[in-house]
Amino acid sequence: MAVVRAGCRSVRADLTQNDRPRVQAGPQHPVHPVQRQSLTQVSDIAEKRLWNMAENSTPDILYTIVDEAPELASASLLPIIRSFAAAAGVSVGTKDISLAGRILATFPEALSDAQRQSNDLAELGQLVKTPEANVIKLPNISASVPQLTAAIAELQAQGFGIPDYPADPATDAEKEIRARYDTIKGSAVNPVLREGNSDRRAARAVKNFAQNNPHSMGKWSADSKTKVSSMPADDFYANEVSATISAAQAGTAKIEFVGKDSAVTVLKDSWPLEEGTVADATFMSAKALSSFLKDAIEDTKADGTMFSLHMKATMMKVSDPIIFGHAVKAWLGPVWDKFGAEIEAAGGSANSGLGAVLATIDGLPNGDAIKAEIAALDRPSMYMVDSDKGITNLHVPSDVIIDASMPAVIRAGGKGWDEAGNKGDTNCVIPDRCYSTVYDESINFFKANGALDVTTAGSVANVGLMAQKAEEYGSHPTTFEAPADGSIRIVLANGETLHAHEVEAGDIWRSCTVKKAPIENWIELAMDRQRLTGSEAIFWLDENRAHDAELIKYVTPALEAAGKSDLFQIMAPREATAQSLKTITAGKDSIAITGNVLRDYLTDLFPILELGTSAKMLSIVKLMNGGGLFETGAGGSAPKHVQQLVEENHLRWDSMGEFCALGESLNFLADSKGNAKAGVLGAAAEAATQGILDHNRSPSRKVGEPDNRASHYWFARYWAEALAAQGDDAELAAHFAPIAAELAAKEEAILSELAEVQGKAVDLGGYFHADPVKTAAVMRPSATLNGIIG
Ligand SMILES: NC(=O)C1=CN([C@@H]2O[C@H](COP(=O)(O)OP(=O)(O)OC[C@H]3O[C@@H](n4cnc5c(N)ncnc54)[C@H](OP(=O)(O)O)[C@@H]3O)[C@@H](O)[C@H]2O)C=CC1
Ligand SMILES: O=C(O)CCC(=O)C(=O)O
Ligand SMILES: [Mg+2]
Repeated sequence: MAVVRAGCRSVRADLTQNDRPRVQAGPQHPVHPVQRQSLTQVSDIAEKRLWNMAENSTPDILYTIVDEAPELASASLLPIIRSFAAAAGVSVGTKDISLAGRILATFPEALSDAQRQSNDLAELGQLVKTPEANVIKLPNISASVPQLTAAIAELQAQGFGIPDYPADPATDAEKEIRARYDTIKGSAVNPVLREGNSDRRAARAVKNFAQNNPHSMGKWSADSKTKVSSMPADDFYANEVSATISAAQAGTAKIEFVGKDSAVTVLKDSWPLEEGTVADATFMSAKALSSFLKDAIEDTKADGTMFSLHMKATMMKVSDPIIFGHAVKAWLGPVWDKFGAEIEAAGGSANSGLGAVLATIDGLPNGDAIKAEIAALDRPSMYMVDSDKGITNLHVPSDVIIDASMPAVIRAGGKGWDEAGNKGDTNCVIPDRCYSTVYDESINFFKANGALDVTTAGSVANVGLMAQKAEEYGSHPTTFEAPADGSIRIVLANGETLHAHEVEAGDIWRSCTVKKAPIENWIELAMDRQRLTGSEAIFWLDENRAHDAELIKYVTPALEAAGKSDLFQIMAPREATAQSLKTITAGKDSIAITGNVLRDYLTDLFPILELGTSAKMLSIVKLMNGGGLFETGAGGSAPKHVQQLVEENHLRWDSMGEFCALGESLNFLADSKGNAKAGVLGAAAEAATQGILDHNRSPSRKVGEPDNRASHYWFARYWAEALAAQGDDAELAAHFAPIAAELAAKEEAILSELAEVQGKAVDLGGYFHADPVKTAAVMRPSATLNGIIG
């Protein structure tokens, strides 16, 4: 087996070198019996060991149970991981943070004893605050309302007596149910687990692979009509104010709405604001938004392009569904003016998308007449999610998510697909200007310079500020739709008004905060990354934006104190985009040091351009209290992949993110707990990852070709071979030598067993809450491989 080369390994050195976590006796976390156990089907011995450990202590590594494609992949990969880890005495437990799991954990009183589920997210949320944490976190669904209601309906049909989602809660009981569901909605997992800042980048081996095996890129032409459209004024960018809380101002604040009659309504009480916290407030005018959207539709028509809206209605769960709803209303224009009230009275909500609105119209007595009026509207082409099925950009708020959707358009040379399935230029509507300039500048750059040359391009890594719910714009429980004309203000513990805005009914007002310790930690992390790489390093901060100006007040003195001012630049997002694209075009690397939103956007944008996907990213969260959270890739849960598996039993999900995270997690275990065997497993996992790249064993997209399951076979084989070949631990070498030999000897049988199941539809017994036995049967179809893994 090849020696470990510069793969994911370099990361471990980076992670541990600067801030090696201290070994401490942390609090013990009782672990509940491993749920959905049959999903993972560990061997009897390994299972017994796990259960024993579960009773006594936290497993060495916790692997998350999630949703959609990554969860399907886990049904195949996790048994391999557990079996290999058990041989080294390393326990791998699970925690269920899936959408279905979180719903069930939230309504115990509605369930039988057998149905009840522990609140694993809450437990993990505590664990990540301790030095003990070693968590492999796969992407989970951040549910929009249509996804949440679909998951509820599926669970109810499976016999779980959970309540309906009250769309319009009237009674106290309904309000209470709605409040509980709202804690599950949107980005409810990541902010809880991300008790550290983010370090996302492509491992050297992954980058080399991409350069040597370039993915397809669409062609850009200078006369492309693709563009970004944003509001000219009265958006969040225009109205932002920000301040850093002083000692005299610290304490429990509140947010109030003051009506025109001076009546005060408390929107948020008991809101702790610590000294040093950067606290913003801003709003987007609903009137300005509506008129902008109307103009954007007309402008698209005049350009002869297709209309596309790019939002983050999942993560920005309060603000962005409202903005999305305005776009649906603007699209329906006079039809909404005429029938909107009737549609809403029948339960249809524009915020849930055109799909929900059309379904409501179907049930109205005058439904056909309304649909005829919609069909008669003079509208430009619409960017489609699925033109075969008639699913438009505005159908479901979670179908088009900006971090993945804009890079897809840019990678395709500025193209989208219209209703007839034709490729064409598109007007990318991103109402707020805080970050839309990144995409606008990227488009300008590629129009002027042509598509990125993947074979020579350098890389943009990211150091992202996200710890302790930093900059969760529009997601915080501090975002409100103004109930009437009046003002919204933040009142501090000392009675002072920190910020106040005059608003009109329907305006979207938001506050976000960033605490001092995470900011300081983020600057340190940036200095570490710059020191370790020597790369260009840019703080993407706009001195003309109130929030960024407050952050710059932290950054500048910290760099000066460290004597490093000359190694870093501070640039507004537009200028930083142009500079970074210039740098990577010249084959050099850049580090983007950004806030939370740009962390999210850039760690899809650059990887999708450079590597073809963000699934292969290293995604490390160095937890502020010493633990490690290893995210698997930088992308999401790929709903389209589930659809393909169900229709033709082919899973194109690439587990490269899981492979990299596993190596990191094992190496972290070795370093933090002095567990030498874990170190041997980790080094071998890195060799296996390298093997997958060297031999091109990643899944194919097409049915009939090797898929996710075959890549797991190869991963197991390379891992076993590396363990058998190493000389650091004779016991492990002796254990894995026969396993490696058997995996090699039975290659043909295993690969044909994995191949022959493809091409037919499969039944998983559910989507959000699939049947674990059925899922395991689908995802582990090789009896020969299963026999070897045990
Ligand atoms: N960390 C987290 O928990 C995250 C969760 N999410 C959640 O994921 C869901 C889907 O989000 P969406 O914005 O559609 O983005 P996704 O990243 O899930 O999907 C966009 C596309 O990226 C490609 N892709 C992503 N991951 C992989 C992979 N491992 N292997 C191969 N291809 C991959 C697929 O392309 P193709 O179809 O061409 O194969 C996919 O359709 C949402 O519910 C969202 O909230 C999103 C981001 C992060
Ligand atoms: O938390 C979410 O909803 C999405 C997170 C995400 O897209 C990311 O971390 O890249
Ligand atoms: Mg993202």
